[in-house]
Amino acid sequence: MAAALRIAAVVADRNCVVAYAARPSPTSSFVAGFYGRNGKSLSFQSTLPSLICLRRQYSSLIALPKGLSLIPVVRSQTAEVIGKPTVLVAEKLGDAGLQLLKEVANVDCSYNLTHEELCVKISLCDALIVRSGTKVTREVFEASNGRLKVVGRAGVGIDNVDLQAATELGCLVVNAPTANTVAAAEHGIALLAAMARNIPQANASLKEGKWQRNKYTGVSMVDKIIAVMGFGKVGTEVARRAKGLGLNVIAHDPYAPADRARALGVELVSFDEALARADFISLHMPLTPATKKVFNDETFGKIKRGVRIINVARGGVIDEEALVRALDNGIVAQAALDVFTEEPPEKSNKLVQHENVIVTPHLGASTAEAQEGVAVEIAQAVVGALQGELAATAVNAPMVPAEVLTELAPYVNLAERLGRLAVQLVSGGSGVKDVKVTYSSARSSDDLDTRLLRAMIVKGIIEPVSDTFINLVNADYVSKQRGLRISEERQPSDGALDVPLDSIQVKIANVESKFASAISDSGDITLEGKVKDGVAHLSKVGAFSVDISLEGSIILCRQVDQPGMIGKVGSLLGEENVNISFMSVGRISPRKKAVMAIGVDDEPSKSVLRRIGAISAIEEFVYLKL
Ligand SMILES: NC(=O)c1ccc[n+]([C@@H]2O[C@H](COP(=O)([O-])OP(=O)(O)OC[C@H]3O[C@@H](n4cnc5c(N)ncnc54)[C@H](O)[C@@H]3O)[C@@H](O)[C@H]2O)c1
Ligand SMILES: O=C(O)[C@H](O)COP(=O)(O)O
Repeated sequence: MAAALRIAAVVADRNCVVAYAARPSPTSSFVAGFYGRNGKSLSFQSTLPSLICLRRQYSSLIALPKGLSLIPVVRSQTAEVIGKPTVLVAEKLGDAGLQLLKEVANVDCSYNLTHEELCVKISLCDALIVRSGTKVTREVFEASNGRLKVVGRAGVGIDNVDLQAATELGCLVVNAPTANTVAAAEHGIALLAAMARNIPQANASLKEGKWQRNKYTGVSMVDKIIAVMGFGKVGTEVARRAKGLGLNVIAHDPYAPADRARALGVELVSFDEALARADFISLHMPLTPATKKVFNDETFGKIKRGVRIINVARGGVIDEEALVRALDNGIVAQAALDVFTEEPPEKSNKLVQHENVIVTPHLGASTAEAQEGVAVEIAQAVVGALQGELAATAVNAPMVPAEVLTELAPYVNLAERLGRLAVQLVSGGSGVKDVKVTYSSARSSDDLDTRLLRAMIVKGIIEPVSDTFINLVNADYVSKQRGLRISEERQPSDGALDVPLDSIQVKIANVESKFASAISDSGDITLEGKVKDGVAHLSKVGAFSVDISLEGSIILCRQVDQPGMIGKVGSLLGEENVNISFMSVGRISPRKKAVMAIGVDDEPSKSVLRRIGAISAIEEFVYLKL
């Protein structure tokens, strides 16, 4: 196989950054990229044989600012075997993983690339492997010009990868979700002990020649209460270890199965109870819109005074300014932080410099063992994906024939929305474990592929509470990992054969509901939906028939059926300029109990929701976001 030399070069100027790459072989192609001040990228391919020609072509393509000189700075040279895929490893990866990659690919290990350099290099690569330190933005996906097939995140959190852009641009993203769990848990415990016994401060003091035995008296852990916030893979391992240290463990995770907690002797509690009871709080939830700054001034107002906080999850779950205030006024006695909103944080960052805070530079996953494990896990996933296999740890990219996708599109939407609504009806602490889906259809099983619908129900149930992006590829894997059992049933209907489905029913079994009327006769939270004129509709809540399009958000109220109710609720919403899109009342018999479903385009304020709840005929209500 012929070998070719690849040279990547970068030129910077006050007004713009120019980058280009070339293979100096007459037959190989050049790829060049231009990055303007506005962040827009432009790239082209050419078979021109020299960098000089490339520069000429480049000059004619864009108006170069006067005085701009193109002085190439060679950043890397990689021997590339033509015919093999090229994998760019942009952050340090364990040797075992590199070896696996080298068996099938050209491997370019280029660390500390600037964003612009990454955007140039990416157009020459089929796969990219990163940790949390590289931002894989839309610009990177666009700059790849369709060559990039897979991004491997050597770790769990994928908040540094623009998944939407990856999916839109047809690039698979895979992660390594299990290999660093123990390392992260061990780091959490290490920080807990180091914080409680002032080890970093005492170590620094002694190295300065001081002997301050009284100053560094610590606190004991035994018999204290630790609250594990997020009882997933890492949280569970932290709980297990904390018990070994004699701590009493409580946990808050609205979606964790109660039996897993029970088996470990861990008490699942509400968020507020965790705050009120804990002496130590250890954070292990993902960074999602729901958990962003979930620790803020209001939260610190409810917390037990003198609490000690450990964060090895993501910096963004804490409002860092609020934590500084809580430390300054003694609400929080100490904090131990491995992660920050901005990484690396400024040297002057108030938390980093705070005397009651100990810090590490995002080291949770950084053990030799975890990094070897992660490297192998991600290398196998990337190699598999390059060879066209379905990756078990894929976090995006649905792979369904286009014609099936077109036909099922409105049902896919319905399925996800039913899942999303159903999980919001579960009351905290119940734990979702069993989901039953019933498809009512006139078609035979062979003519109806429900995998995508099932995946979308799983997506609706899990995504709001996780940083995992669910699709057809990974839905079953993720459900299994979370102990979520999805059973599917077909119900023959006498509807038309050209319509794939008459209805989809989603039942969440063995849970309590925030909205008791959603519990059907079978004792499960039950929602049913249909597609009408291409639009997803909610058709049943518990035993009550309703008819409301699944757009915007929904308020469900149970009331005593009587005249004027629609008007009362409608005018309260109207007063706050909340636009009602749909309204529907389902009742079992006149003047008895009824369920009113109201679709709203805008989010009602807490006060208007309180006022709706205060209407005397309304017995219960819930606000659900789609
Ligand atoms: N510091 C590090 O180096 C390091 C290493 C590994 C993982 N992590 C981070 O730790 C976190 C947990 O990782 P994991 O592998 O255990 O993930 P996981 O998905 O197994 O667990 C996360 C848990 O959080 C729960 N959760 C979701 N929303 C919640 C909320 N609002 N309140 C309480 N719990 C909520 C989920 O139900 C789930 O059980 C992630 O953010 C991950 O990126 C950091
Ligand atoms: O999400 C993760 O896996 C951890 O935060 C580890 O990130 P890292 O690979 O950058 O250490």
